Amino acid sequence: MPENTRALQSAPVPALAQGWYVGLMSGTSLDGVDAVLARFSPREGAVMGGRLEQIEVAGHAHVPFEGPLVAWLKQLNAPGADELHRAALAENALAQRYAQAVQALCAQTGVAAADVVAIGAHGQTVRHQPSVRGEAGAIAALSSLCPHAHLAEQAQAVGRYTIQLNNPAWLAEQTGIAVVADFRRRDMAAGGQGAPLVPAFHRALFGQSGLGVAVLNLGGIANWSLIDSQGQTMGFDSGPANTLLDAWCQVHTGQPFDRHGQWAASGSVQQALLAQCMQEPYFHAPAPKSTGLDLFNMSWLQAHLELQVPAQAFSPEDVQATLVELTAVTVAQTFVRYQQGQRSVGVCGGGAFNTYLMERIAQHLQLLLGEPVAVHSTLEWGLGPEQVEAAAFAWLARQCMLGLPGNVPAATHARGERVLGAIYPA
Ligand SMILES: Nc1ncnc2c1ncn2[C@@H]1O[C@H](COP(=O)(O)OP(=O)(O)OP(=O)(O)O)[C@@H](O)[C@H]1O
Ligand SMILES: CC(=O)N[C@H]1[C@@H]2OC[C@@H](O2)[C@@H](O)[C@@H]1O[C@H](C)C(=O)O
Repeated sequence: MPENTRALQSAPVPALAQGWYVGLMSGTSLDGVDAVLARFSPREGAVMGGRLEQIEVAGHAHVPFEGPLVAWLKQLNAPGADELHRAALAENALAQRYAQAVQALCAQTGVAAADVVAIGAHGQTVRHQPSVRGEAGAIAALSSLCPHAHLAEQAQAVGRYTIQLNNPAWLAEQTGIAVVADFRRRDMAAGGQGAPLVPAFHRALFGQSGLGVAVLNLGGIANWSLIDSQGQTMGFDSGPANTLLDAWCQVHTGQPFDRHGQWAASGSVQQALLAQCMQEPYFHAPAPKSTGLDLFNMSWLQAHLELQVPAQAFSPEDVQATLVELTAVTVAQTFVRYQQGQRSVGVCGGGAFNTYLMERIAQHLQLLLGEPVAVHSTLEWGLGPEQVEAAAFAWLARQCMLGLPGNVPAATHARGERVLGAIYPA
């Protein structure tokens, strides 16, 4: 009999509901993996579409990715030779960092691996194509794979995909803990974008009966969760956040990120460059929508810079200031377009520590709405900004183990709610 038959399904539901979970998130900033050990319990109040819950965090660990691994992952975000081999190596390397993060958490908290119900491991997104790009050309290329590629619906079914690198089997073997992985593809199979997935968790954790709230994640990409006073929830990616800020900062200062946005604050926003960047169709497309490094990368920025004459007239800090403004404007415009009276915005993700970016977002929200909006870190709601996404994947793993849905169809545009993830038993 195999050793991994510690049957999950036979575990009593209270143990699955009340037990410890690890959430692992390595996101589009490519800075490393955040790990959170947490458990969840019901809290007072009721909203539509999901239960309200509270979280108890036992610990948080961050394992940074070293330069060579970051470079390896960045290369996999763009087409290149021998991708399958390079992706397989990256999966193994990532799983090692994930195991290291889990082991650090267990050591730090004293919680034994045997007492953790499951690890929710997001993996590393290297491609995200929620719709067929290139229209006619792309559909022609799909014709050899799909007999009815001329039918838009069939071509879409074959041409849409999202890839999160991970080796969950190795992670389960190494940690002795069940792993839930591959969260996005079931939503995509049900017609959804596969992202963003955090809105259901934001509703469970931050939703308040009778009060609308909004959650803004400032990771590599920025995404909103808008929860109205009844609990009706939607969400979408507004566009780039730290991915362009980090990349530009690295090239021009040698630093991996612009601490508190001080460098950007020393520059001047270049309105012509901002207007040029704002022409990107993604910013004007309606929700539901999601994006990634496939679109927003240094080539994208370079292409816009080259359209400015003369581009070299901008100092590097002016470009950084303009990129902060681009994030602030796109975040504010999309909020104003879809908000339903929410005036409290909890910000999570590493961008919550970028003081200058936070100020610009608050300023643009006030300008567009004509009234102030409380823009604050999610720490004011009891969970540190650096812990929210990892905690979300702990919660999503628990949803999977309990057979409960993880997606919000209004956010992803899936045909309905779905249980997300695949279980690799301990
Ligand atoms: N003190 C700080 N000042 C400015 N920026 C910061 C600070 N601390 C963290 N950051 C930014 O936060 C980033 C990490 O954010 P986070 O971990 O939320 O991203 P992610 O999870 O990789 O992205 P995503 O949510 O898109 O998947 C860093 O790369 C950096 O740009
Ligand atoms: C495909 C993918 O990995 N998307 C990420 C990315 O990072 C932020 C934003 O773009 C969001 O859509 C999503 O992550 C969070 C965790 C989500 O699914 O809600």
